[in-house]
Amino acid sequence: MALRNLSKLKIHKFGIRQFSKEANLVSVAVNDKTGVATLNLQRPPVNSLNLEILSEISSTLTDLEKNKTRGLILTSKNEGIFSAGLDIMEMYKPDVERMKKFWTTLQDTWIKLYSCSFPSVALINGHAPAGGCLLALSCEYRVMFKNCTIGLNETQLGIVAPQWFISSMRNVIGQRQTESALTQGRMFKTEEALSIGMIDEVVENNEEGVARAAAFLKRFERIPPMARAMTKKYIRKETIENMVKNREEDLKNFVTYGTQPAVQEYLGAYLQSLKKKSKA
Ligand SMILES: CCCCC/C=C\C/C=C\C/C=C/C(=O)SCCNC(=O)CCNC(=O)[C@H](O)C(C)(C)COP(=O)(O)OP(=O)(O)OC[C@H]1O[C@@H](n2cnc3c(N)ncnc32)[C@H](O)[C@@H]1OP(=O)(O)O
Repeated sequence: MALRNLSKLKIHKFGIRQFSKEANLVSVAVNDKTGVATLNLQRPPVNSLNLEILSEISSTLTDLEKNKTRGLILTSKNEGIFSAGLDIMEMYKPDVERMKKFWTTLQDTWIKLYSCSFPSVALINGHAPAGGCLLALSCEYRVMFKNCTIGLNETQLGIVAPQWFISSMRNVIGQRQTESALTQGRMFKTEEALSIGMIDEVVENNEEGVARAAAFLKRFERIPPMARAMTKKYIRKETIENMVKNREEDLKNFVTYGTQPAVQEYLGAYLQSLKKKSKA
């Protein structure tokens, strides 16, 4: 595995363009033999998704696409937490201009991840609430550690998961399960998530997780990449087009809804409860 600076390295090996990247809030390592890139989220303490980490994920996905990566494993450097979801500080008492940039960058990141041409696996090595769950659902396959939780818990915070969050879940577990899960803001334990098909495999540790993720990606070794990518594109087309068509309205909704006093109150109370918990 190479972990180097993308701007410094672009070589051809085994007929695959190899590259790797090191940045602040994410790091990328590319396996020289397989061409598979591992993208690590590394924003302590809980990989909450603020504007800066989203920008890095987004630009990394652009680089991976350009460099014709053969597959992606999306995971966390912080074992125990895959991602705590959107950084609530981006939504609580926000600066509206930054809030807009934040949401636009989240939209870009989702579009790139959801529509990437290469196969993608989330190695969910910790809890994955809300935005963390969204990232995992956007991948094609999910491998998860035992004793973790995953779900779109927005309603518990007094906020509403946007349509494209909902579609991302519906496309994995179906309408009925999604309605039930989202109206309750339900977080699923690993075994529960497996039983409803939200995740595909359960693993004991990182080594096993990497092996299972690699095994999934290996399934495509003999499938012509173009045929694979076009098929994925057709299957995901409607979901992506709906989001792209409505992204301006989605941004407007986020700002209008997110800045309402009642929503701010919910977010403030939720933040307090998180802080109290971490001090207890
Ligand atoms: C029709 C209208 C449509 C418009 C749409 C409008 C609004 C919707 C918009 C967006 C959807 C929202 C998506 C989201 O992702 S919201 C975020 C949801 N995330 C959560 O609920 C997770 C909260 N966190 C946890 O449950 C736990 O922290 C954890 C991830 C399980 C980890 O637990 P652990 O015990 O390991 O850590 P701590 O709880 O002690 O946390 C450490 C530290 O981090 C702070 N923190 C945790 N999560 C977040 C977060 N998401 N954002 C910001 N900060 C977070 C926590 O407060 C602690 O801070 P401290 O200062 O006390 O150290």
